[in-house]
Amino acid sequence: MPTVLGQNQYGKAETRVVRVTRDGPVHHIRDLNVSIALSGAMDDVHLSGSNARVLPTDTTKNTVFAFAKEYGVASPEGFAARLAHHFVTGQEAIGTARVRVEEYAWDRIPTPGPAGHSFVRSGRETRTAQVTFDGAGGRWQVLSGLKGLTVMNTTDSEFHGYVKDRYTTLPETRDRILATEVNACWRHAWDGGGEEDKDEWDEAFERTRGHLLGAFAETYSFSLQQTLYAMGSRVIEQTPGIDEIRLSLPNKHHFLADLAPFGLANDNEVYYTADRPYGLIEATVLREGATAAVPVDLTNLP
Ligand SMILES: O=c1[nH]c(=O)c2[nH]c(=O)[nH]c2[nH]1
Repeated sequence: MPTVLGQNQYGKAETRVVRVTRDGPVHHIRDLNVSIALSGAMDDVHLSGSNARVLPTDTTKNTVFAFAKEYGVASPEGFAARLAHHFVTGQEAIGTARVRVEEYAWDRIPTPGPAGHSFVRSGRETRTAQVTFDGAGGRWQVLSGLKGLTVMNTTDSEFHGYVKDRYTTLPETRDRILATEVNACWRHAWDGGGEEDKDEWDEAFERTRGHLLGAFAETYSFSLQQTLYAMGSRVIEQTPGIDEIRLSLPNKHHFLADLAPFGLANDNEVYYTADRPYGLIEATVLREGATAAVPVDLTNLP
């Protein structure tokens, strides 16, 4: 049976790079996990075994380290954009480069003297960025995001009025804990403009994170779906440069512990949590008129 080569891409995945910038005794760190995926005129390597157009994945890994030294890491998005631009403009065979970055956050450890060089990994939250540069069209796509941002409201959450069939056992509640782990990915309207180093990426990230947290905390919730929409629309409404955000919110259920066997009342004070199964609430929120482009399945993003 004849076969044909379909979509293909290659590059080094998960290059871990830690960049230390020394400002006298005060050090700064950026801790990244970088994955490169290159595509273009790569038929030969698959079909004939000729490597004449193949920039080794090893080289793409080396480039990550070299760029960290030469240009520093102003932001995950800026670093990814610089790499994507480099591969597409530097290699004739490469038409498109997609660079994914995970960033792990570190806080300073307070010390009696001036805080300088001691850090502690903060939380389980991971910042994400994905930059794709299509050389033929000169088109950029910049996605920013986060995963593992765990939040909880201990009241202002109800869930009732839902469909009941013969298998429904869930009791209605007028006051429950609402907890989730925010996984989000948002798309910037950015056309490149040679601003790979644009350091506003960090500020934009913090603002968006703040909107997500603010909307979660301030929404009186009748479902996690409603909270999700409030979070997404707050980001879109407050940020002219973001037209689309996708949210994936596992419902981290908290159940009231049964204290009746001990003769104790449980007035919404003692809960147990179960990590699985969990409700998984997912949706994209768009500016009116915008076209959806953020992948529906965020689990495969960095
Ligand atoms: O916020 C919720 N949305 C649901 O769709 C749902 N389903 C469920 O069992 N609990 C909840 N909670």
